[in-house]
Parts: sequence; structure tokens; C-alpha cells
Amino acid sequence: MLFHVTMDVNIPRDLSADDRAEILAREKTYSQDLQRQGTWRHIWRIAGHYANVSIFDVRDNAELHDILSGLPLFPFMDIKVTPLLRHPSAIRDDDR
Ligand SMILES: O=C(O)C[C@H]1C=CC(=O)O1
Repeated sequence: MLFHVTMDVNIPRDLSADDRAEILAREKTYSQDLQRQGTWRHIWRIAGHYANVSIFDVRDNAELHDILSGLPLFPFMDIKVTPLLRHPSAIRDDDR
């Protein structure tokens, strides 16, 4: 199942520089592991915002929930999830 996910990040200003660096490093590893597995299919920065648009390919809603709630930055994110399905005019075989 494919999902379009928007993540807006709001890291508290009073988080120490060390804590911020540590959480960002963990977030990057977590994200890149899922990208290598093919679960996190796309990630794009939204120009002008500390936010991203991502496409996830997961088994079900529960897997997506587990992945999103496991994000190291999860406590500092506003997340919007939109389920996707294949468009009848799509020509790419992997758009499913
Ligand atoms: O920077 C972001 O958009 C937030 C987050 C999502 C993946 C990652 O590495 O950081």
C-alpha cells in the first residue's frame, strides 16, 4: 500500500545543540535504512519549509503507523497521511 506523507518538523529552540545533532543523526540513519529497504520510496524537501513530502510502500496502516511513530523526530513533527492508489492513466509499472 502506498501512502503520501507530509512531515512538518518543529524542533524546540531550547533543545541543546548536542541533543539536536544526535536526534538528527538517528533520524537520518532510520530514514536511509527504510529507503534502502524500499519502504520509504521517495523523500523530497518542500522548498522554503523544514518539511518533507514522502512516499511509503507498506503492508498496511499498522506498519505505516509503526514506522512513523518510530521516527526519532516524531515528537516534533506534524504528520499528514494520504492513502494512494494506482491512477488509471498511469504508465509506470511500479506506480502501484
Ligand atoms: O528533515 C526532515 O524532513 C525530517 C526527517 C525525515 C527524514 C530525515 O532524515 O529527516
